[in-house]
Amino acid sequence: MTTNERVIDVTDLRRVYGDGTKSAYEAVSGVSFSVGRGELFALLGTNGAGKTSTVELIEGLAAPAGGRVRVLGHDPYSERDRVRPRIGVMLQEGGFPSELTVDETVRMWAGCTSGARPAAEALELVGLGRRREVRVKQLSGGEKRRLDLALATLGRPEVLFLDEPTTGLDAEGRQETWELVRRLRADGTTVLLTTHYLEEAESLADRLAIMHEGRIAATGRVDEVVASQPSRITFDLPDGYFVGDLPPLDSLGVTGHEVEGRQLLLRTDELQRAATGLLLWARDAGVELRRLDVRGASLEEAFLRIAREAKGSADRPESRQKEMAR
Ligand SMILES: Nc1ncnc2c1ncn2[C@@H]1O[C@H](COP(=O)(O)OP(=O)(O)OP(=O)(O)O)[C@@H](O)[C@H]1O
Repeated sequence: MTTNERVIDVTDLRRVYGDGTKSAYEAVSGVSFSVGRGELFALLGTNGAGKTSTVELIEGLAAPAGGRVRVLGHDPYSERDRVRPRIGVMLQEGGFPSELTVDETVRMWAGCTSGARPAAEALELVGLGRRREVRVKQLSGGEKRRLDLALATLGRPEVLFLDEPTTGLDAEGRQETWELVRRLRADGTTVLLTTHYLEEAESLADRLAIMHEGRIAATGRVDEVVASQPSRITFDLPDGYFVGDLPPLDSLGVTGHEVEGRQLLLRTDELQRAATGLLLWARDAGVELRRLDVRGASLEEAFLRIAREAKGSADRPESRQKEMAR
């Protein structure tokens, strides 16, 4: 259940790496978003987009170079003691002592966690109840991720940070983890998820943001972000035909096209009109459109467009190196 309470509130956040005297690198350049209580917000992005740099600021692991972060109404860096007991963090690499058993690991962690669940309950929650006596080094990669999750949720956190929670899991393990995250969310836990899997964000997130070059390139509910993208039609141009032989593309409602070899890609915001016009033309011309693929806008398309633009801007000479000495 979500409320209007802003459990995470980030305004114009900036993070700069470097010593401040020479040229420094701005990894986060004015990021703003908020997450309501009980909401699951996913942060997506190309490699190096600044997701981890942003999340670390929200977790209070570093002070921002600019902007403001509030978690549960407090500054997570300067008021760490007030925030830390109420949040759970699942890191990418748990790094537990490998000789300890699963049960010993959880109990050791519980010793440093206020209001911890009983170890047995924490392990049941993540489906590791039967692996309690196994040494950590004997766990599979997927089981280790579940142990990470058990530790992150041990203190019944109000806010849970999940960094790539299903990396290395097989399809079944991923589904199980999603189920668990849904259950935690249903119990009112607010979740900030970073992930490379678009399907994961699509399946779990109430809202999401796609980061690119330290900024938010697109944000909103999944359906809103998808709706901002064009649909696509691809097919092979029949032998002897060229793009100019088709009906005028703007008369089909096509807003852009690309040709690669014999394959033509059309982008449109009016999928039915474009597909109908194209198929009627093919019928009248008596040709077959081989490898025809008609698909509505998707989160993947939104993400790929941003990645394409990222590649385009990387090829341009300007960079994010900022002269800090100025
Ligand atoms: N300690 C650091 N010192 C200097 N630059 C850093 C440091 N940590 C990260 N960066 C740079 O900041 C940028 C953002 O990195 P960050 O790890 O936040 O991205 P990300 O979106 O989490 O990437 P990925 O998906 O690849 O994990 C990258 O260009 C990275 O090289």
